[in-house]
Amino acid sequence: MTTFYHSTRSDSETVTSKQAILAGIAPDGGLYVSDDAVRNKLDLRAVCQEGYHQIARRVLGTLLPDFTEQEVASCVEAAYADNFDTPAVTPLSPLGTDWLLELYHGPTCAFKDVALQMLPRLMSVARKGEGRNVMIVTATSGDTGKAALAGFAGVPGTGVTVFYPDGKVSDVQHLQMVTQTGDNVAVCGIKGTFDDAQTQVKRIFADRDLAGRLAAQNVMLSSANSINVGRLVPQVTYYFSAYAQLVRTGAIVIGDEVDFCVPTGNFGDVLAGYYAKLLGLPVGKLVVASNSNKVLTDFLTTGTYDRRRDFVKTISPSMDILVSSNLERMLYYLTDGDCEAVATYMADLAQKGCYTISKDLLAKLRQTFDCGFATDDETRQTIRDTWEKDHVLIDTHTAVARHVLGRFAPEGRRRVCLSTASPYKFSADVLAALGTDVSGLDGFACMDRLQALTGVAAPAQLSGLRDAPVLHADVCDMDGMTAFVEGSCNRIFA
Ligand SMILES: N[C@@H](CCOP(=O)(O)O)C(=O)O
Repeated sequence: MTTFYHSTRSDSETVTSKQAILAGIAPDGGLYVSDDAVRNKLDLRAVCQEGYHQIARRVLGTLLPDFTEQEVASCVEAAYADNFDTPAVTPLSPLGTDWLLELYHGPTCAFKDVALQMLPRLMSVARKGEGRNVMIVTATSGDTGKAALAGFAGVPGTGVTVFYPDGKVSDVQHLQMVTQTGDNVAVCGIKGTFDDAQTQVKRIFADRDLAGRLAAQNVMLSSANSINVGRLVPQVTYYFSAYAQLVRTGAIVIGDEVDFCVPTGNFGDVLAGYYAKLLGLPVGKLVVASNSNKVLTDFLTTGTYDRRRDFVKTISPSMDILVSSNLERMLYYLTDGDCEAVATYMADLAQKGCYTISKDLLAKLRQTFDCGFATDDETRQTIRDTWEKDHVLIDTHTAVARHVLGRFAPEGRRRVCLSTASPYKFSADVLAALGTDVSGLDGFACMDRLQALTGVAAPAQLSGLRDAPVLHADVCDMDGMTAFVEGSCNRIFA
């Protein structure tokens, strides 16, 4: 049976999951969702006996059912081969009375690798028979950009253009992107925030004139952000894998509910947890952890989503986001598929900067979601406490989650904190949190000191950046982004 996807804002036009992945975003600006795929339940008993590859095959086979079993299997084998430094892909380790889900074992040391080692493979399968080249246009607040570049570099028939907010990502994140090699890659800083970049990228997808000009060159656009369903679905796997690992360690028995605390800005990672719950994973609470850009905490507390506030530059830059794109998908499920309501919320957000859901909907949302935020000082304190008490070195985003989780009583359930990046991506802030004066130290000096202080090895792909030449120096303002994309298409697909 073919399962169809449609826009969150209208269900009048349906596409297959392959078409949804190729398009990235629906033509009306909505995000692709499926009604029937998420009604399936995975066989939890079987999952709990399986390794990562097998679980990934189940999840992808269920949510992307127009991919054949063979297509899914070959994508999984290639995506999770020796490019992750552990066969577990996303291992689970104890942290005090809770658990840490280590999502940073891929080539760019962030959780984005789990999906962005997969998406290029899914895209290549979806492209068969398509004929056109695909330019992947991506906005990043720090981690997605490098993971997209690493995933798509050298993939035939594709190019990748990444926009990052200049001066608002960590030194290591910046270097990871601007040193990227490959003939099909383009990287550009923008004068603005991640939200500016994401908004303009969405406008680029909606630009019919541009689409026409690119079509004449045999090029179409797609996305590597979590607005693309092909980015979201692979992330569902690690929730099931975490659960299976808890069962195997004897921490839970099959059927016990588990809470997950997720540091998130764009709401994609935590939405993947919600998908896991829909597919039958016994999830207690999904705790949404924010930094001082606490637009999600406020929404989940009051029912009003209000982006009209000052942007705060924090030490957890990947979460410096005020417009959480994937919340749109959650609104769709929350309203039992009321596309008109979702379209109205999104129109209000675009035009007025805010929208409010009813008390009943908020209460329904709170049955699954809890929330909280951490200031930079609280984040630093958590990094320090976690190192001193548990001897575990965590990055600034993981620390936000751990701080938030620490505010809740366990309620008898096991709790998993998602650890989304290597601490070495944020060496200066992590080192400072441990009490070292970092003034006058560059990023690599901080990396060396952090390694000497803790004995935790820096990943070679990060320490090796010190010798890598800078290959991308472009910076533009929002108005220059369309021309940059077009120029990249001309260069890459000439
Ligand atoms: N936190 C992200 C921002 C983009 O979000 P995504 O969910 O679309 O990947 C980043 O680090 O770039």
